[in-house]
Formats: sequence, C-alpha cells, structure tokens
Amino acid sequence: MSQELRAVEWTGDALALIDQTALPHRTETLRVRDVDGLVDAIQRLVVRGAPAIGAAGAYGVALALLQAEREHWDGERLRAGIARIRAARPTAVNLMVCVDRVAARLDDGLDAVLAEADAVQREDVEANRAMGVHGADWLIERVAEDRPLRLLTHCNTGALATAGWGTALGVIRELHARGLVELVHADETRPLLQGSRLTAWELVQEGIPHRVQADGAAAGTILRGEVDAAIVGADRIAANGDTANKVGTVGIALACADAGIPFLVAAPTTTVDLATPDGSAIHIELRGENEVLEWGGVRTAPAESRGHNPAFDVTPGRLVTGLVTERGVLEVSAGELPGERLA
Ligand SMILES: CSC[C@@H](O)[C@@H](O)C(=O)COP(=O)(O)O
Repeated sequence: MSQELRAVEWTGDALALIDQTALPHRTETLRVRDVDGLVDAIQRLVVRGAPAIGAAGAYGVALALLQAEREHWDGERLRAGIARIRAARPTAVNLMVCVDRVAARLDDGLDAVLAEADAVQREDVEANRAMGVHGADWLIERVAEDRPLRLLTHCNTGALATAGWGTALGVIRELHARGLVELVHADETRPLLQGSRLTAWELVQEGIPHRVQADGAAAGTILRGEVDAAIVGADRIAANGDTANKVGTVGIALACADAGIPFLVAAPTTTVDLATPDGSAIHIELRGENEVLEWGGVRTAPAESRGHNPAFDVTPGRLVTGLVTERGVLEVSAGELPGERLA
C-alpha cells in the first residue's frame, strides 16, 4: 500500500492542498494563505469531497485569523471572511459544521483554533477507518459469504475526498485488505471526471482491480448482474435518509433497487444534517454551464445551446439499503432513519 495521502495539510502558516484539478497527470500542491485563495480553491475543486472540504474549512478559520492579524482586520471583517469560506460550496454540510465548530474557539486564540481543526481532521480519519470496518463486515455478512465482491462506485470518495483513507472507497480498501474485492466499476463521473481522474488514480495506487465506465453504463452493468453492491459517499443526508451526492447517484440507486442488490451510502455522522427533514430542503449547487457545454475548454455544444449543471442529486432514503457511519450501519430502507437513530 502506498503512503497515506493528505489532501489537506496545515504547514504552520499556510494550507497545503493537493491540486485535484491537475491529477492524475500532475501531482501538485497548492499553498493557500488567505481567505480569497481558499474560497477559490474550494470553488474550483482544487479541494473537493465533503469531508475534505470540511477539513479545509476548519483550517480556513486559522487562515482567516492569521490574515486578520497581518492585515489588521476588525472582528466584523474576520467574521465576514469566515462566512465566505463557510458558504463556498452550499451542498456539503461538512463545510458548515466544521467551520462553525472551529470558529466557536476564535476567542481562545490561534492555538485553540488549530487544535480544534487538528481534531476535525483526526476524527475524520478515525471515522473513515471505522466505516471501512463496519461496511466491510456488513457486506461480507449480507452479500459476500467470503467470496470476492464486484462493486460499483461513483465520483471520488477516497483519501483525496476526506482527511484520509476514504468513505465509500475506504470500505472498498478495507475489503481489498481482506482479499475480498474482485472488481470495482468506477463511474467516470461527468462532467468533471472525479471517477476516472481521481478514483481510478487512487485504485491504481492501492493495486485494486478496477475498470472505468461511462456514467451511462452503470445501470446496464447492474441490470446485467455484473455488480454485487454499489457503494457511494454523500454530501448531505437528511433526517429521513434522503441523500445528496454527486449527480448521477440516484440512477444507480434505482438500478440497484430493480436488480435487488444493496445500495450503500458511506458517510461520517458529520454529513448527516438532522436539521434538514428531507431531501427537498437540501440546496443543490448549480455549477457553471460551460462545464457541460465545453470539453477541455473547447465548445462542444452548439453556440445557441444553454446548459444545466446540477452538481448533485438526491436519492430517496427508501432506496438506501444501508447507511454506513462510524457508529455502524443503519438499514434506512428498512426503517432505521438517521433522524431517529442518530439524534
Ligand atoms: C467522501 S466524499 C462524498 C461526496 O462528497 C462525493 O461523493 C461527492 O459527491 C463529491 O463531489 P465534488 O463535487 O467532487 O466535491
């Protein structure tokens, strides 16, 4: 196994982010020193994936505090800067939760802020490790009976998307460590290719057998009986189990329901938003239309066409067979609702 990746790392006076827009062709690190730089990095997906954005936001409070000292900001300007980080991407609830948690220590000074951000990062890795074990145990008990599994995943939920190890990909890594992965179908994840660029790259690093497929191939692969279970991450989970995740996820869940195979969501409890009763209340980020009208900066759609580019969709909780958290697996479609079990 390769050395564990750190998508987000505090360096003492800056935040070092692996530039996920450059992978897999170039491994570059972007050093962010101020609020504008961090907001830009989050919005351009230099750092992405709900838990990784949460960790970046946590350290972003420290960056804002240092910038305030350097540039003699008053308290109001500091809070406005932190609010901009908090709002940089609207769907991933981890960003808001982590920023608020660390900002609550502002009056205690930089050391306290950094200690809280370190705790956010440490706890996320611990949660991912625990999810890996719970998810792998559940799949072995319910599906595998000790034979290697054929899995399907969407977007990127690995070390790059988290503080370390990964959520859905963490479960896959745990299964692989136990010798129980036959093949991973990695959806390419249009329009920004987090699956083919990032998940495939991580799977290569880990030596996990995989093949990349177009998002449009996923339902057919499932219905042909080539997949034992699908496992994805989440950006926000409502109290009733409705799950916002990368656009394309709900089609996978529908195909799994039709095929009678498990559809699992792996996410830390920081992704569960008990204040949101159901998926209709989740704000879905609409990104710029050029991401779907162009390819590699070259216009592919007719000049007259307009684009529609929701970054996420919502899978109804009734289609979520299991929600894998660090506390265990909730069988949501069987009535174990997060709002009741995690409150
Ligand atoms: C562990 S990451 C879970 C989700 O954040 C992930 O599945 C996803 O949808 C990421 O979207 P992205 O737009 O790349 O930030």
